[in-house]
Amino acid sequence: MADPLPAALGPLLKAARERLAAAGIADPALDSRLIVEHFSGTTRTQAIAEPGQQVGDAALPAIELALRRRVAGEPVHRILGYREFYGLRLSLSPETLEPRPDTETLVDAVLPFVRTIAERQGECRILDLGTGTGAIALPLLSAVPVATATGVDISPDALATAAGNARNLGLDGRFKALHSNWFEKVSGRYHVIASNPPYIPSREIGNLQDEVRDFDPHRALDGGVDGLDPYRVIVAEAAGFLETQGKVAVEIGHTQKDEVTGIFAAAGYRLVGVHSDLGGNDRVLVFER
Ligand SMILES: C[S@@+](CC[C@H](N)C(=O)[O-])C[C@H]1O[C@@H](n2cnc3c(N)ncnc32)[C@H](O)[C@@H]1O
Repeated sequence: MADPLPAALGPLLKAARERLAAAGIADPALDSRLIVEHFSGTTRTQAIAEPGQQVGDAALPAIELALRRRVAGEPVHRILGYREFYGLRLSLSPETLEPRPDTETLVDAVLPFVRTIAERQGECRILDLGTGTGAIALPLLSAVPVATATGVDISPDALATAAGNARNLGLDGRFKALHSNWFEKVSGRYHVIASNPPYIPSREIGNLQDEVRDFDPHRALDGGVDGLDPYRVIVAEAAGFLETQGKVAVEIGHTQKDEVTGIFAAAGYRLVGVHSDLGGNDRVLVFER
């Protein structure tokens, strides 16, 4: 049985950090700080300036429960219920992937093109296939005020979360959440078709890190036998929805560049951009027809 948590902010942070460190959590300092700040409504500055400040009565049991969930292996952002992505706070739900920094590479890769189209044409239409939390579409809309986006997902829960995120960010007037199996219900033409599709080969799902395998929805991960099924579907249909000189940008697994390029090349697409993630892996490919 763990010792009761102290109510003063400084000692509370220390006790929380020690609890997570003792359980072998990879980044106990960060996770304990996120948990304590979130559930006590305090800030880092307060912890430094007023370490003796007492947290509210409701905070301690909430922090205790959150620490237990973290010790049991639940990712810290699932416990908080949100994650910062490209400077935006995105709520998570059971059927959304927790957006990863790797995917910020995709936003960076298409943002200059979205800006150029918006400046030239006064609009830019974006199709985000497999939108999840809205992680690709919403930062683009936030950065480019005349852009509009349709976020497609097969999961109604994910779509409700994406729509809620758009609302919270004041972007709902330019974001449409569309329930569709890839292009099935999509209409119109888009300057950018972007996707971070599921790309893990089915047989590798069981070998993923516990935090991914046990808490990210498998529908967001499983790309079929070789992990490439969604790219085949996207490439087979994208041309019918792409504006002339539009771009298709996809996130890939770090070993998939040649295979995905081959799939697009066979359908008449040219590779016009390869973007690396922060770890130096090939992470995003951009194609034109
Ligand atoms: C890897 S997640 C990406 C989520 C989000 N775009 C991100 O980058 O964080 C893939 C998404 O594709 C969705 N998805 C899977 N199969 C789909 C299908 N057949 N049609 C539409 N969306 C699908 C999943 O529900 C999931 O939200």
